[in-house]
Amino acid sequence: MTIPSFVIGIAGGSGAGKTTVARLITENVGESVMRIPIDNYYKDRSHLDMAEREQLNYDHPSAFEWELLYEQLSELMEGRAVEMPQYDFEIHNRKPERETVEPTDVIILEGILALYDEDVNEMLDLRLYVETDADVRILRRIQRDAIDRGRDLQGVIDQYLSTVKPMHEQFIEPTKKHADLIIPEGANSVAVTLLEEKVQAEVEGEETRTWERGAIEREVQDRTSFRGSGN
Ligand SMILES: Nc1ncnc2c1ncn2[C@@H]1O[C@H](COP(=O)(O)OP(=O)(O)O)[C@@H](O)[C@H]1O
Ligand SMILES: Nc1ccn([C@@H]2O[C@H](COP(=O)(O)O)[C@@H](O)[C@H]2O)c(=O)n1
Repeated sequence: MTIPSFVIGIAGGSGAGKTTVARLITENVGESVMRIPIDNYYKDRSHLDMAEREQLNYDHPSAFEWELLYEQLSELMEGRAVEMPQYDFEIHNRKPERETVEPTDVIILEGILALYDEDVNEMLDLRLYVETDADVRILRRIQRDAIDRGRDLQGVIDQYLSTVKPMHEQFIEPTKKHADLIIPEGANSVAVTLLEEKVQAEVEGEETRTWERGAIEREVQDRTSFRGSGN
């Protein structure tokens, strides 16, 4: 039975680069790490038709089923498998089937509001916030939603202005204060390398659960100031 030893939360605005950071820091550790997208915990909307679902606010905390996320995280932390919901962005609803997920050494919880819920926050050993300018994020979102997902461009713009942007300012950006480490644009290779090393060490059993909050932040500062000093 695996009891997870390290849980990382990665928050940040839509298109900030959360998934990219999660992928980069776990690339070399195989199946010992599991990524949990918070999107999987969007509420079940089967009672609504497609037109109604299209109109929902998906950036407000009330769009998520926090109790289920907390319950399933707790189960995983105790070494038990869970039946995790799966989300389908095409139909704006959960898929009918769930996926059996076994606990792994390291868990990464990733999503716009990964640092929002107090109970969930307490379960995290390391809290990251990926910070990227709004103009870059909307361009990435247009690319993904209008071009890759085939959504109507005007709809993408309307959704951004009516819910994505205001909810970001009201709920997502303020969670930055809970972060141990803020990663600018996810492109911070110093932070990514350090986090990769940390995840690798957890997986190889070199670390204990005596994680000292702020340790990575200090090391990023040390490594960055060393580079900046011109030595
Ligand atoms: N540091 C970066 N530099 C350039 N492009 C990036 C960077 N991080 C992410 N991207 C790109 O931006 C898009 C959104 O990234 P993603 O990680 O899916 O964001 P999020 O999970 O926060 O919505 C993807 O196409 C990804 O390849
Ligand atoms: N049916 C849905 C559900 C969510 N969204 C948007 O997804 C964004 C979160 O995912 P990221 O990978 O971009 O972080 C969020 O901003 C929702 O608006 C959606 O468009 N449709």
